[in-house]
Amino acid sequence: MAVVLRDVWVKLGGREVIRGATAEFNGQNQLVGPNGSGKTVLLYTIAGLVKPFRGEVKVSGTASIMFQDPDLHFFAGTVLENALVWSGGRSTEAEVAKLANDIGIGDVLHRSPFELNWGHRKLAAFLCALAKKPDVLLLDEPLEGLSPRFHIRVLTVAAEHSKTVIIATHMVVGRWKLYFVEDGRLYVGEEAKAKAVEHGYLQ
Ligand SMILES: Nc1ncnc2c1ncn2[C@@H]1O[C@H](COP(=O)(O)OP(=O)(O)OP(=O)(O)O)[C@@H](O)[C@H]1O
Repeated sequence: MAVVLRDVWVKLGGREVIRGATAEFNGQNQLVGPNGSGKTVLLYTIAGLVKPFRGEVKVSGTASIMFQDPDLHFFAGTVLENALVWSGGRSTEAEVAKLANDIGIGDVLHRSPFELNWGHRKLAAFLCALAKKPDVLLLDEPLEGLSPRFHIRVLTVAAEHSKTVIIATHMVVGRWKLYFVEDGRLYVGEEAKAKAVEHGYLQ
C-alpha cells in the first residue's frame, strides 16, 4: 500500500480535527465530505505538513501536494519557472513543457501565473505538483472552478503520472475509490458510500 494511516489523530487550534483515521490508499482515491470535516487536514497529514499527536502515517516514495488555493504555489517568474522550482530538480524544462501540453496549458507556460484566470492558475498549480513526479499525488479540490472538459483531463493526467492519487473533492468521481470524512472521522467501503448518500453526494 502506498499510504497507510493507523489510528491517526490531529489537533489544530486546541481541537481534535482528525479523530482516529485508519485507512490504506493505492491507485485512485477520493475524500468526500462536508465543509470543515477534515479533508484538507488529512491531505496535509499525509503530505507531512501536519504532525499527528497519535497514530501512524506511512507513505511509500515521494509525495507532492496541490493546495486548494493555487496562488500558494506561485513565486515571481513564469509558470515554467514556478513548476521547475516545485519539481525540486526531478523534471527538465522539456518534461514540464510536455506535462503542460498534456494538461492543456502549454500556451501559458511563459506567462506569469498571476496574470492568468482562475482555471489556468488552478491548472498551473496542478502542473507544479506533477512536476515533482510523485509516487503519491495529493490534490485538494483540483476540479473546483474548472470547466467539465478539464475535469476529465486533470483526472486522467493525474492517474497516468502517479501510481497513487488522493483528491479532496465535493464532486464525486465515478470509479475512484470513495472515502468519506465527517467531523474528523474517516469512513471507508460501504460505510463511506452510505455516508455519501446521507449527505447528498450520491443517490
Ligand atoms: N490551521 C488551523 N488551525 C486551526 N484549525 C484549523 C486549521 N486548519 C483547519 N482547521 C480546522 O480543521 C477542521 C477541518 O478543516 P479542513 O480545512 O480540513 O476541512 P475540509 O473538509 O477540507 O473543508 P472544505 O471542504 O471546506 O475545504 C475545521 O474545523 C477547520 O476549522
